[in-house]
Amino acid sequence: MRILVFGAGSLGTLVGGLLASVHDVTLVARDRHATRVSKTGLDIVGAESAHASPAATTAETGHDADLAIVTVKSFDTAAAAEALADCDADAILSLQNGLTEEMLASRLEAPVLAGTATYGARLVAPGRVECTGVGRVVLGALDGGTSPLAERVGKAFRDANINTLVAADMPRRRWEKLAVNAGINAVTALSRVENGCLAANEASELTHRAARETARVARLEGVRLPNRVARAAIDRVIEKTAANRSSMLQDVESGKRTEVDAINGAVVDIAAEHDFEVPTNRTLAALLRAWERGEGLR
Ligand SMILES: NC(=O)C1=CN([C@@H]2O[C@H](COP(=O)(O)OP(=O)(O)OC[C@H]3O[C@@H](n4cnc5c(N)ncnc54)[C@H](OP(=O)(O)O)[C@@H]3O)[C@@H](O)[C@H]2O)C=CC1
Ligand SMILES: CC(C)(CO)C(=O)C(=O)O
Repeated sequence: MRILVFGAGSLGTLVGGLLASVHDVTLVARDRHATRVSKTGLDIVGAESAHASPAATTAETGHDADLAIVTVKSFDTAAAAEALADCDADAILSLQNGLTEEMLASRLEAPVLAGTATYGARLVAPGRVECTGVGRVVLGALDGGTSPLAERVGKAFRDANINTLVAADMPRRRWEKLAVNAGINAVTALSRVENGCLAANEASELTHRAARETARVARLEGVRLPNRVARAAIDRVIEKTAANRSSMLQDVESGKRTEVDAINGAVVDIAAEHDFEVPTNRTLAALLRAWERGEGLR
């Protein structure tokens, strides 16, 4: 399969590098990372180094692909969609956090698949990515149901030894992941603690409230996500990723813009369409945005 990875930073470089062991992969990356991969190839270290392939190349977007995978941060999704309009891709797959697929679907002609990734990836140097945790990619039709296209893409991932599940219930899974991110990311970023601290920390009540609100908004959107399922998902992730510093905490610690708009901000915006109030998500979003607009960003 000819695969283009748009926004090859940490996650895109890992996934693209793994896919390159059996597919024709092009990474769309920036600056020194792009130059390094073009000149000397890609180095995967850490948990998935055995499957590493130096075969990925870098290029601009303007050429054909069977699949374009979007791995920019959520706030770069509009720019990604604009760039991908020049790429004649048969399918688009987002592996981003936050609800970004709708924007891609509204701006691109090709069918958009929904995806979530729980692999851990960190670009440690130009041309070198570390796999910090072997997780799973889950993908499927954006509106749910079975999809021959999703099956083909899932097989392409599995052929490259990536743990992959093709799911018929992506709407619920996306909202469940959103509930987890809305609860864990914002609270850990604001209180500067590892995920595991939320099990015992008094801030954990905030985490669960943000997740409960998100589940309620999911139901208003017609997606069946019971509160107890969201709560169990949060508890499971806190336990399994206890030592993690969430992606939002890492962004705050490095003075980088966070994905708050696509996570807590999205919950607030969609709730407003239903005249529903989500005070916990509103407060978390306001505090993170205040940090971003104030002294936070470098
Ligand atoms: N890293 C991880 O372990 C996981 C990440 N995710 C999600 O995946 C998404 C990506 O995360 P992550 O990989 O960590 O983020 P990164 O910032 O490492 O990667 C995004 C990359 O996209 C590049 N980029 C942005 N715009 C363009 C453009 N127009 N052309 C070319 N390159 C571009 C960025 O370059 P520049 O830095 O120059 O802006 C950056 O290198 C997020 O939504 C995140 O939440 C999900 C699960 C795990
Ligand atoms: C699941 C979790 C919370 C793991 O840290 C995550 O997705 C993130 O940090 O963005």
